[in-house]
Amino acid sequence: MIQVEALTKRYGTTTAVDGLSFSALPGTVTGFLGPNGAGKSTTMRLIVGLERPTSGTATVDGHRYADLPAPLHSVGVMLDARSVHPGRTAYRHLLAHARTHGISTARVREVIEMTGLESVARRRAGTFSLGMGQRLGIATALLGDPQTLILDEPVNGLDPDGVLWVRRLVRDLAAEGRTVLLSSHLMHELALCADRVVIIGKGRLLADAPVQEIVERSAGGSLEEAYLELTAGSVEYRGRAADGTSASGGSR
Ligand SMILES: Nc1ncnc2c1ncn2[C@@H]1O[C@H](COP(=O)(O)OP(=O)(O)OP(=O)(O)O)[C@@H](O)[C@H]1O
Repeated sequence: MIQVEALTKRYGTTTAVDGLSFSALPGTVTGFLGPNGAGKSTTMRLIVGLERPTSGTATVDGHRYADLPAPLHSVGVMLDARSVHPGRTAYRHLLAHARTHGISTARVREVIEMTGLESVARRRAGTFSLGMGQRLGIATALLGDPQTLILDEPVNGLDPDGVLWVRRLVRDLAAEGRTVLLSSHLMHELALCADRVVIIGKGRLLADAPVQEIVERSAGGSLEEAYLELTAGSVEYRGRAADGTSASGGSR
């Protein structure tokens, strides 16, 4: 279980995360949503100890990430699929992670197969398409067979087959009793794969409820409509339509 309690992160005068509390439960896919700059990535970075909170706490199964005895076995993380060394092959990248955590070569082969990377495993990661990089990021997250998975925009760049594969994968992981927290801007996809959603805006909690409940509460009857209603006051970067009207956030 992931527990975020009164979490706040300030960068100078910017408050990226503002007194945020929510939980992601085992056996559940929790979708993490919010407009650009809402604080999703910062929250995920705080959960896995890449940032120190200004105040509040974030724990996984009751421990701060830094205190987990074998983090890769407890929490699988994909925050930035591009963070792979471009000169390393996918296989070598996974092997390097495996070696530092006492994970077998057989498991490396297993995650390569699970993520459909067999045919490109010996290619340098720098030559990978966005979607292949995402698959490698997910393979790295799965390496330690973790109880908890934290995936920042896992379907970003994937083709329709890949999107379907991620949907099935996260559903299967949750069905095995694991905790899955994933962020995405793709509402249709989240409506299909998430059990609950946590919606934030300007670092604050806007909603935390089962998908069905959020949809039923909305006038529009879809997760996208519910999301647009809930975040209308929290969108910082709003485009403009060709006719000069606002292109998003309830004024469509
Ligand atoms: N290292 C940093 N230094 C200063 N400001 C930061 C830093 N990291 C994030 N921020 C700011 O914190 C806020 C939240 O950013 P964050 O990346 O967490 O949002 P997000 O919800 O993940 O956005 P997106 O959907 O665009 O990925 C933004 O205003 C961002 O500019």
